[in-house]
Amino acid sequence: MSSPPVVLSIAGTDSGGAAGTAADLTTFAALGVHGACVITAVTAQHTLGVDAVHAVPIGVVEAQLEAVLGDLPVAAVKTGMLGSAEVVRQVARRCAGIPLVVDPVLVATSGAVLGGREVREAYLRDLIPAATVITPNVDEAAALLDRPGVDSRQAPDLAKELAGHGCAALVTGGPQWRPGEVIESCTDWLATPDGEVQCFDHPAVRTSNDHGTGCTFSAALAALLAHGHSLTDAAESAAHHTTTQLIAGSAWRLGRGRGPIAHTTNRGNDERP
Ligand SMILES: Nc1ncnc2c1ncn2[C@@H]1O[C@H](COP(=O)(O)OP(=O)(O)OP(=O)(O)O)[C@@H](O)[C@H]1O
Ligand SMILES: Cc1ncc(COP(=O)(O)O)c(N)n1
Repeated sequence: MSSPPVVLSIAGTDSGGAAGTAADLTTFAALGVHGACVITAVTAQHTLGVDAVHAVPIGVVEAQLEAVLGDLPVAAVKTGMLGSAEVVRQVARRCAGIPLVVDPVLVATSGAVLGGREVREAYLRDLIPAATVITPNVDEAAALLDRPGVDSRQAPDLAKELAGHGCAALVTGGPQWRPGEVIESCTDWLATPDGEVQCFDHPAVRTSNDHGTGCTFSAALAALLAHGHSLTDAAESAAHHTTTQLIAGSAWRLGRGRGPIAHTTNRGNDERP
């Protein structure tokens, strides 16, 4: 039996089990790759927000990177919450040359800030040029490019401008539900450094259990790239995987806030093994 591809998640933990390494490793397992992980931060987090963040010391992040990259045949890397400009630069140095999916985690679904101005600048200067693809939502793309006040209509332009910094940019279009509003579909925009722009449309899932959606999407993208899919195919299949998981968890009642996306199973409470 052949060995699975290895994908490395470099991310923070979420004690509520929705986002960060919880989403990454379970998504890797669901998509048939072996997941390794480097922890950058420990968060005390639940469905209502982030209560505390403890950054892992830079030397310990380095030791984890060395342990994984010195031994395992890593086929792709996915980064989530990196937390400091120093870690962003360290990851850029250590992961250059490996297919690299960068989810620039700057703000949590709950609104908590997980990366400030110095982190944004380090992404743009150091990590984006080393990445294969970056997967911001519209707000994260606007923050990276310092374009306050833009909205989803500018998503293709934001993707194009980010791609000008040296890697493909996939600006995701998770819906912003307002009371009474009907949103039929979500659109993700993929721009490549050669100037090409593609769009991917899929039906919108009406759910408030969406904590961890962006992590799940970018982890799926990395797993599919590690399996050898082209970027276009991986973008389409990662969105399909994500909407399937959103549907699977849409009726769950876990926590008092934005509940977790389902990670690996569509088995509900009434379908226990
Ligand atoms: N309610 C939804 N229905 C269908 N697809 C969705 C929904 N929410 C997000 N998606 C899809 O999930 C993927 C991730 O997008 P999203 O824009 O939510 O990322 P994100 O904002 O970075 O997520 P997060 O806030 O969890 O980090 C994209 O393919 C997007 O279109
Ligand atoms: C450790 C960690 N990593 C990433 C996110 C972003 O995910 P979301 O936007 O769904 O809150 C998070 N909340 N926590």
